Amino acid sequence: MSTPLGQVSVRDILDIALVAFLIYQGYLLVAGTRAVNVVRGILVFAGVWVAAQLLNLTTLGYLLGRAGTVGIFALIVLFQPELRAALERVGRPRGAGAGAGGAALQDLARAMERLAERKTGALIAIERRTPLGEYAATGVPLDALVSVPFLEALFARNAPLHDGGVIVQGSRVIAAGCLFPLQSSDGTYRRYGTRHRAAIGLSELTDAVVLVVSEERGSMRLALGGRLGPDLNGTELREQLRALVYDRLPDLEGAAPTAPEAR
Ligand SMILES: Nc1ncnc2c1ncn2[C@@H]1O[C@H](COP(=O)(O)OP(=O)(O)OP(=O)(O)O)[C@@H](O)[C@H]1O
Repeated sequence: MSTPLGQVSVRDILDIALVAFLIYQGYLLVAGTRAVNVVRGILVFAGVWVAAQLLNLTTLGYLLGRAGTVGIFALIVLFQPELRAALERVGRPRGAGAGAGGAALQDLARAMERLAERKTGALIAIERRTPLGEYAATGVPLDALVSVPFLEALFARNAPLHDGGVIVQGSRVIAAGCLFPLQSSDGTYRRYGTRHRAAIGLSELTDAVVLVVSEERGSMRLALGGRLGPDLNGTELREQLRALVYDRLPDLEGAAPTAPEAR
């Protein structure tokens, strides 16, 4: 094919498409993690280095080149947990999270229903594409199958780990007692308590699906993409979990819950 830039072959188009795909996948891996700011910093650094090369600023170019070499090793050490999580994610077969998904979905939904019936507050984040390792690190690491009695025991009022959020990866609970980032108090959610704002806050920074049971109202709600959905009954909760987590990893916008509702 002839273009203003010369001949472009199917191979070139495939090459560009693959690079674009890899960049997009890289973006999805770091989106919502603390690595985003580092990536921005690296881009600025690379921009200054390119400018130094173009303007023939030898000393600056030399110094930035050296700092870049050392920086790569420093970043590997600094972001070792995130890199490991990202590589695990790449190597995990698609839909592996949904593996024993049917059982996990039913147990999660049933546990939410039982907690809501008893007005026991609960906060559960379900990991999707964005690794939640940095939030899991704020709590107590666990590795247990999702089950109704286990989730009930975790959130029981006097249980040692009832404070904070639980993180679920596929069909496993990977941490409890975790601290989630609070939603920055804009007008819409100012009237909500910290449990709900932690759910919205985490869903704002990551693509996690975050479930909340209100201790005060005994309601079940779901936060996604920085928005808190309306009260859900058991059937609606199962449908949302199936669509958002256990059947596929959908496009966030298409799956965002409906507009926030009054408390
Ligand atoms: N940053 C946070 N990360 C995780 N959990 C949190 C965080 N902040 C508060 N929580 C949890 O929320 C509980 C307090 O909930 P609070 O009553 O303030 O919120 P709420 O949104 O009004 O919920 P509820 O309707 O259940 O009362 C804490 O005991 C703790 O378990």
